[in-house]
Amino acid sequence: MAFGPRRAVQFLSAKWLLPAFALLLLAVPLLPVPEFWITQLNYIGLYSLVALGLVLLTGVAGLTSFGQAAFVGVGAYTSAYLSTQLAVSPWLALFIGLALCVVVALVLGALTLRMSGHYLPLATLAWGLSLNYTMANMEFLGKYDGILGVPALSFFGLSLADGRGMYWLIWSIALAAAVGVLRVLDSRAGRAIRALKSGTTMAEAMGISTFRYKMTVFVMAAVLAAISGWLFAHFQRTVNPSPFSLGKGIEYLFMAVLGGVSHVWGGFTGAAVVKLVEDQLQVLLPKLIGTSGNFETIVFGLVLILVLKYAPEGLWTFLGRWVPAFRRQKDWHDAQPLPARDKPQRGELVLDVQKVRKQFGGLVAVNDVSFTLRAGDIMGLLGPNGAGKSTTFNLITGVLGLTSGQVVFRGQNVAGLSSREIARRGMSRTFQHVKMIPEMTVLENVALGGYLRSSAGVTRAMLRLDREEEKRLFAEAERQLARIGMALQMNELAGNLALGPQRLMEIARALCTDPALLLLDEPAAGLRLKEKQALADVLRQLKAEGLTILLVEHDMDFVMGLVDHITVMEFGTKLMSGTPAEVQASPEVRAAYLGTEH
Ligand SMILES: Nc1ncnc2c1ncn2[C@@H]1O[C@H](COP(=O)(O)OP(=O)(O)OP(=O)(O)O)[C@@H](O)[C@H]1O
Repeated sequence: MAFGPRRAVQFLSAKWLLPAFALLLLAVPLLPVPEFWITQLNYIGLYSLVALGLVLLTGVAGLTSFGQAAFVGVGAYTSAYLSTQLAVSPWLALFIGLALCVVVALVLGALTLRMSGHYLPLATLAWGLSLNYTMANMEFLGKYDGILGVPALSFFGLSLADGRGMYWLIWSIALAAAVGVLRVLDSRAGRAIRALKSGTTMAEAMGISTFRYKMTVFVMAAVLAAISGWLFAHFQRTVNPSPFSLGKGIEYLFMAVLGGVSHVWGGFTGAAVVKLVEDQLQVLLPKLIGTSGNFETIVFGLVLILVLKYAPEGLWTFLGRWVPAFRRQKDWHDAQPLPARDKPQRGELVLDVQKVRKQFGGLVAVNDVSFTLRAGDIMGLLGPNGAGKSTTFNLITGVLGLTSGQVVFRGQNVAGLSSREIARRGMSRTFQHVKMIPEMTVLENVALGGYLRSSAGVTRAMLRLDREEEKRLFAEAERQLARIGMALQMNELAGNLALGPQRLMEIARALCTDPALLLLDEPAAGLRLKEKQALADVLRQLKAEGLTILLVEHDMDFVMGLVDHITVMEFGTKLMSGTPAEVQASPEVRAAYLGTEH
């Protein structure tokens, strides 16, 4: 292959590409680049910071916000007001602006982040509008005229009054922010954040407080926007409400989506494309049409439709092909094991389900069902479709609240506790419909199970003080994958696996929590015969290692050769409990299953 530009990029390993890119970018003002282009690049840097926040919030965590421009305004107005009216140093004003922005984000987040579906984006429209309206109507903020004469920044006596000075500051901050976000995404906290997009059930079952992480990304995105606002105020030297309007908030989201909302560099790409094309269109379109107006908005609307249709991952899809794929180095050979919990002794009562009941309105889905499970045993919860097995399972694991009854786990009543609290006590589960993060590797998905056995947060990740713990997590994830015979697939993307291996991966993730009780919800559903056999072998081996397992299944054949005890349910009630042989011999069970006469 010829040594073309693509080859040159591939030649730089992933490790060196970013420093090389950063150096190149920071060297631009040293070149004879016209001031116009420096200004353009400054705006791209400012917009990239906001778009980066949206990548984290919308692309990674799945929380759509139209209101980011308002946070840009909070950062801009705070510094503009404090530095012009109260002669506060712009650097001190930056921290005051950020503190204010964090408080506003915490209040708005507390009010809106529990909303689901389209309510959250609607709420962001509402607060985006009201914050902008507040800025535009405050006498002391200059109403619609805004604040003039905002001082230029200086850095250790060096004036940043010109475009080139601001360029270095803006791009140093933008690149540092990108590195920070990349580091967070490749960490324990990042995996928790990435889990938010596919709903809260799986993440909570791994012990992750999904609300806390929603709040974390919301505050991070708001802070990035506020930093952009602070830079904007001291770059433009004036602020007024229009750049912080709802329209601009929508434009920021547009940039992120156009560039690639799931990729850090997608945010930068979108900011660059929108800024550059917008300027060209503002000159070109009035000439073509013969009248002036915001026609570029129409063009952008059409472009967005085309991009969403042909490259739903955004323009980064095309650029990203040039960048060498990230490959995790296996550097955890000498990692210390993660902390382990005390396990129940064989034969000890692990689970005592006492008369659990669940009513959905008039329907009694689970009707006073009781059973027990001892350490080292496998129990199968069996029954035809609609018998109430999954509901019972969800009552035990805290996904659903009980109408009445008790669930005693290792001597403690866990009824009424959240699934996160129950996970902390040592119950771990898989799901009837596999819940995973398809764009993460198998190893990373399994490492999510080690969440409660580790502690590093966002700050430690940004400063890379979490690397030892990451090694311990990956060592444990690999160990659990090896335990179920999947170590060779650890670097594959989870979404590329067939259903059988995906179900096994979920078991490895549950094992990574170091459970005292493993609960499997229809693990054989949808599997082919060979995959079922492989799964049965894994479960037998886990039992031989002393693990206690509760299994929900409606596949009789799969369960019979595997379990020690069976509880059969029908129409929400317990039909019988017994050994596989007793259950097989029962005419009631056969009737329930095969529809034969009693
Ligand atoms: N959230 C809910 N709201 C109302 N009814 C529900 C809800 N969840 C389950 N049900 C009803 O409760 C009954 C038991 O359902 P459940 O899913 O527990 O059965 P199952 O034995 O697990 O069946 P399957 O093997 O098909 O999953 C069904 O009649 C179902 O329609």
